[in-house]
Amino acid sequence: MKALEVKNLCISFGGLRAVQGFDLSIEKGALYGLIGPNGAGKTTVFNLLTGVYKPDEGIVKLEGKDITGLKTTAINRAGVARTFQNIRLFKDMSVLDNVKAALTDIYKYSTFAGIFRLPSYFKTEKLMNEKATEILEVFDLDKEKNILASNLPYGKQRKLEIARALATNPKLLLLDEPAAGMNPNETIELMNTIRFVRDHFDITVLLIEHDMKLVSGICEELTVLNFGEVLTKGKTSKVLNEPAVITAYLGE
Ligand SMILES: Nc1ncnc2c1ncn2[C@@H]1O[C@H](COP(=O)(O)OP(=O)(O)OP(=O)(O)O)[C@@H](O)[C@H]1O
Repeated sequence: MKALEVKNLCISFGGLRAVQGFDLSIEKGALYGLIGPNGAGKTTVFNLLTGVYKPDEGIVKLEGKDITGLKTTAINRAGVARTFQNIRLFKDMSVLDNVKAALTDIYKYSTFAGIFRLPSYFKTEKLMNEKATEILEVFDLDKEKNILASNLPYGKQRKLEIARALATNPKLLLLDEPAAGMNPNETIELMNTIRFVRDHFDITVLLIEHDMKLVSGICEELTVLNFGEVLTKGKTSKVLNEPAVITAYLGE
């Protein structure tokens, strides 16, 4: 079954054709990479897939369901979660509360129950704490759950972003440059985390990345974007050896 099917996605900003005729087909459970030089349109594709931008043309289907042009919240509810190129955590909240914030759509209590601290409030809070802690354990962040997110080292903040995205129970996880700013050891740990997440959460991962060690280490297939259009796609080892890809990266 296809996790994601995208046909002829297009968007222009003024005269700039940022993404043109973009097709993508990803099998359920795949670990798939979207690569390309700076400004190629990769983040714009993520913004189109998550409803930040509405496409001028094209169709996006998640496990066969048309989600084209829906609002970001509706797309998230349908099963798409993402992380950002620049970390966007609630820095003044604890590690635990960052994950709990993502759970509020799933675990609900009424405002009335919240204000008057009714039993349903305590029951829901307990469930949320348990679920958030369980997710943090996967990322080995449970021991730091009560510290402020901003006090985590950089690599762990990135992991927390992924944990928070996973809390919404996605079918498809989009990671925008997850290894950006990481040292080599943190990158290796991240690669293991991404593999673990894919294997244990029954999800599909699509990631944008410039770090070729990470790309060749974990992505099974790739699509290469260049100037808003697909340059090539296929198995990672084949794609990375194509002369057109090497040329696009070297800017010759
Ligand atoms: N909202 C916008 N308005 C105008 N131009 C935009 C907008 N969003 C993106 N662009 C332009 O679209 C092009 C593609 O940008 P995008 O950020 O998608 O590239 P990218 O491949 O993610 O690059 P990088 O690897 O540097 O992050 C760029 O020329 C960018 O300036």
